[in-house]
Amino acid sequence: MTARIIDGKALSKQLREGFKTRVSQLVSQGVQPGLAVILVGDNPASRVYVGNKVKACEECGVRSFHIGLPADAPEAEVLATIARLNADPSVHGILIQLPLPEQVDPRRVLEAISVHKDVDGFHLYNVGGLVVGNTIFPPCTPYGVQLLLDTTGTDVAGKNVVVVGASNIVGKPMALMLLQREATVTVCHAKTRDLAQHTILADILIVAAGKPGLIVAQMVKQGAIVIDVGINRLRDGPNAGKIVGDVDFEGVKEKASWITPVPGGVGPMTVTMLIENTLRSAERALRMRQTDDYQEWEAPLLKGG
Ligand SMILES: Nc1nc2c(c(=O)[nH]1)N[C@@H](CN(C=O)c1ccc(C(=O)N[C@@H](CCC(=O)O)C(=O)O)cc1)CN2
Repeated sequence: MTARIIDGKALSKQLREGFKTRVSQLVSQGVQPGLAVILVGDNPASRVYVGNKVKACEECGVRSFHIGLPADAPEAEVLATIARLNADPSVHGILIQLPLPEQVDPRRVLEAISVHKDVDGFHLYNVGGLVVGNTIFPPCTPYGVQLLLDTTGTDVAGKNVVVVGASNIVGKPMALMLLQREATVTVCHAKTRDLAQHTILADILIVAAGKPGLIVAQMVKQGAIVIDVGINRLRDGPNAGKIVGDVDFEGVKEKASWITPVPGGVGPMTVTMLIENTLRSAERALRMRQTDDYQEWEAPLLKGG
C-alpha cells in the first residue's frame, strides 16, 4: 500500500481563499487586519520565514508591519518595540520570530506581547489555555497539524497518538490539543529509550524532532497516519541544500495510510494558521469595539492584558 498524501500546500491555498472574504467583511466594517512581525538579527532561515509571512499577508489582504532590529539589539529595545505595537490599534497580531539572539530572553519577550495580540499562541495565558482546552490563539504549527489530520476524516478520539519531540512550540502544545480531543497521547523526546517501541504502536505519528531520517519504515505501524513537522536543510552529500523532514518519506510512504510531504506539508499550514489567528484577533477587536464588553467572551483577566 502506498500512502495518500496530505497536501498542506493545497489546504493552505483553499483556506487563504476563504480568508479574503473575511478580510472584506472586516474592511467593510472599518477594520483592516494588521500583523506585526519582528525579526531580530539576520538568521537566513528566519528571514525566509518572515518573508513568507509578509507575502501571505499580502495575498490575503492583511496589512503587515515588518520590524527588523539589529542582531545586537538590547532586550530593552525589543520590549519597547512590543509595548509600542501593543498600544497600536491598527496592529491585531504581533509575533517575534524565533530563535532570538542570546542577549534577549525569549520568555520575557513573549510574556510582553498582549494576550489580545498573541497570534503565535506562545504567551503563558494561551499556553495555559491549552491545558484546560480553552485558548484564544492556538499555536500555529499544531493548529495546522490538527486541520491536516481532519482532512483524512480520522476521529482522533481513542487513537494512539505518538508525538516525537517535546518542544514548547510544537510537541507539547500538540500533545495537549490531541488530549483535548480524547486521543491517547505519548510524548517521546531526546531522552526516550528505544523510540521504536513507542512509535510502532502509533495510529497517528507526529514527528517534530529536527533530525533528518529519524523515523524509518520499521518504526511505523502498518496503516498509520504520519505527520512530519521536521524541516531540515541537508548540509552534505549529493542532496546538499535540499529540505527534508524527520521521516524517511520514501520508505515510510509504503507502510503509512496517509503521510505529509516536506516541503509542502505542515510548513505552509504554519503560516496559514498565523493569518487565521490574525483574522480571529481582528474579529475579536471588532466585537469588543461593538459591545464594549470584554467579559462577554473572555475571562476578566484579559481586560488589562
Ligand atoms: N515566532 C515563531 N517562530 C518560529 C515558528 C513559529 O511558528 N513562530 N516556527 C518555526 C519557523 N516557521 C515559522 O516561523 C516556519 C518554518 C517553515 C515553514 C515552511 O513553510 N516550510 C516549507 C519549506 C521552506 C523552505 O523551503 O525553506 C515547507 O515545509 O513546505 C513555515 C514556517 C521556527 N520559528
